[in-house]
Amino acid sequence: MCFTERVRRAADPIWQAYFTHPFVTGIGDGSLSVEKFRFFLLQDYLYLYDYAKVFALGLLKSGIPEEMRFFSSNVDAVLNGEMNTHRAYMKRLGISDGEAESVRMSLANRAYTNYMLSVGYSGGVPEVLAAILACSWSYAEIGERLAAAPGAAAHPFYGEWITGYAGGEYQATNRALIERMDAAAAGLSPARLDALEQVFLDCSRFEGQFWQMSWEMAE
Ligand SMILES: Cc1ncc(CN)c(N)n1
Repeated sequence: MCFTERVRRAADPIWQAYFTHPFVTGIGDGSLSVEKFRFFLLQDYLYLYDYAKVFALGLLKSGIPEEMRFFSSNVDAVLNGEMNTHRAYMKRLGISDGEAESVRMSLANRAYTNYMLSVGYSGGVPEVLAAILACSWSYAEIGERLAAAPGAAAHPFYGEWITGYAGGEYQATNRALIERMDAAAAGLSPARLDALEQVFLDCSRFEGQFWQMSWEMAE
């Protein structure tokens, strides 16, 4: 079993709770209030700036030119790809860039991003990848599942969010990350693999907390 299969399996009970979380199902059936989505969007916008920095730490820690380009293109994919969807929603909701950037990061959001950044600062390329993976992969699965429900991707408000994560570009970027994680894990000691699995599980739990925080609009 490859490393990503192993950790995905270990995290499955945590991930199953995403798929039935009222925030996620509410995006899927269109019942989520715009007020809750707005809260999530603004917190996620701040989250993504730090998430991009974790990729940048991968670039910093790597000495392999091809790997450095991989991390660099992911920084770009977050700042100028995924965040474009956020900016499009901000426009629809009448939120300016300045307004979004002056929002205070919630406690759960800060705990999650500080954790990822600290793993990235103290570890090497495998740790950076393990810290990023649950984030990227769980949204790829959520996007795919939501898009499979009839009419969900065509919803006038939430459709754009669903198609962003279910779309070919996001899915391909995520698959490349999974492959990169498996390549980085190959040949590592059992103790280091166990520690990487723990990072993946911790981030999976933080993902669950992020959905709950958004549902409760907890600052
Ligand atoms: C909290 C969170 N986790 C994951 C993703 C998907 N990159 C996101 N935008 N936000």
